Amino acid sequence: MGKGGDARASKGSTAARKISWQEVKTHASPEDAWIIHSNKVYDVSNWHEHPGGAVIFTHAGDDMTDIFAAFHAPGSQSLMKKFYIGELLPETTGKEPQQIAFEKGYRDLRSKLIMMGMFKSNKWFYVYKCLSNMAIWAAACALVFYSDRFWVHLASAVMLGTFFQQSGWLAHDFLHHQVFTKRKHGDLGGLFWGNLMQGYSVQWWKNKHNGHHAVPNLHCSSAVAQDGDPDIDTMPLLAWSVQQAQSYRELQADGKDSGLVKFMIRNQSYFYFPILLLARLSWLNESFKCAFGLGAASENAALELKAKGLQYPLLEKAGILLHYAWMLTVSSGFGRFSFAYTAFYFLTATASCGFLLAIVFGLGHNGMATYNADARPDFWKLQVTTTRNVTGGHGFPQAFVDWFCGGLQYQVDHHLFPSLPRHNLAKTHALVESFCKEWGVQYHEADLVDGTMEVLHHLGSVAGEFVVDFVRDGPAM
Ligand code: HEM
Repeated sequence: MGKGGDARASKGSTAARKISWQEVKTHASPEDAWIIHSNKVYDVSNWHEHPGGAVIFTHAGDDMTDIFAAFHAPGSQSLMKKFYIGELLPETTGKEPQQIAFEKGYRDLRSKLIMMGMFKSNKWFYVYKCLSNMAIWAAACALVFYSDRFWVHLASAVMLGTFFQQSGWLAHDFLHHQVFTKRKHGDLGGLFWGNLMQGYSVQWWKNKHNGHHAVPNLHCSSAVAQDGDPDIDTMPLLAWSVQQAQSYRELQADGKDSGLVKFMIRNQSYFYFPILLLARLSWLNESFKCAFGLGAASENAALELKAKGLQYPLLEKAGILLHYAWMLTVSSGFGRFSFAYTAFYFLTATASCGFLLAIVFGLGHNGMATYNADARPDFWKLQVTTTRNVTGGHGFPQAFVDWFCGGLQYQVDHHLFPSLPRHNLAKTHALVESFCKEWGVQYHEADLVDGTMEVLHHLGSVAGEFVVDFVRDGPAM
């Protein structure tokens, strides 16, 4: 629990303590965490019981006003009182009047969207999305059940991979609380589409995904810190910046890159697609470990699990076990297939899903700006400049892109307003884009092909810089 208790004890007896921005910045670790909301300072040191988990510490020593608004249900603010320790001296932030007006502008835009009813979901939209996705599942199962042809089974496995991808977007909607205002209902939707249908763990996903939302494309403040974007933490397989490769090197006992790291990163643009095919295997593994207490994907997640345990221990485990039960029933052709054929079907569905999900994740952020912790811009610029929207083009109609990307074609708008239902993102997009234009913030979009080429070029250019970096250290492979 934070040291806010001391301030609470003195409440009413003394005037509020005045705190400078510089002082807040010195309290920037989970053990010593001060955060600012609307010019008030809160001490949340060691508050591992935070219902949203360890993500709170990504804003230790910083202003959380906008990320708080993005994540929380109305009413959560009342819990902040007990952590209150004083008032920020606004003049110590060094913000120009232009920056203050900009921040007010995007907060007003949020209020405008609330007034327009943009945060209200259309339940029929989600009924349609859920039923149409279950129809893909039923069709994939029926193809295996009624046919003995290899090509039909192959088509079924790819359909199942597509079903997993679409289930991913639905779990994402429910767990960002786009569908229901009641948090528990959203979580139950997430457990259905995440654990039961996809074999993922809600808690694993929340820890990783909310962390990503809080600080997209932000490097950790040091090689050992856990306060950066977990989605760009892909070493030793892929480096999204040279700094990331350098941090990984610092963590090695001999302080050097291994032959494997040199080989992988030098050739990373060629490995990108094969790695996407394997992505789902890694997510299944991390989810299983998280749900069954066999380990965590990061130290940060481990600490969170130790402090809070699983939020839904039984449902998480039951969901994953039932997932493997139905998935193996289908993969084995309802008991007709050999072991090798079963493995082939399972791996084809798994690889298709990995590819279809991860290609959209890559489009969302990879190759966009990355920031060092000490140069983190304000909430709006961080979210917009690290993110790419996806449009129709190169023969892919917008309607296909809308379905394929499951709302994440409006990744920029989604990052600014994660709990805004996906069916309202198109309208929001127009307002966000014109706000960015008005304030000179770069807003980027590309189609599926151009965006993927941008990702590959970026990987290639980081590989080039990395080679220059490691030749100083020894001969290249
Ligand atoms: C003193 C500061 C904070 C307090 C008192 C607080 C309180 C809460 C409460 C009561 C909830 C559960 C209800 C809800 O979902 O709205 C919650 C959830 C959450 N919080 Fe916080 N929070 C604080 C700061 C933060 C910060 C700085 C972040 C992000 C950087 C954050 C991220 C989250 C997330 C992602 C959830 C939702 C988790 C889920 O959907 O299950 N919180 N917080």
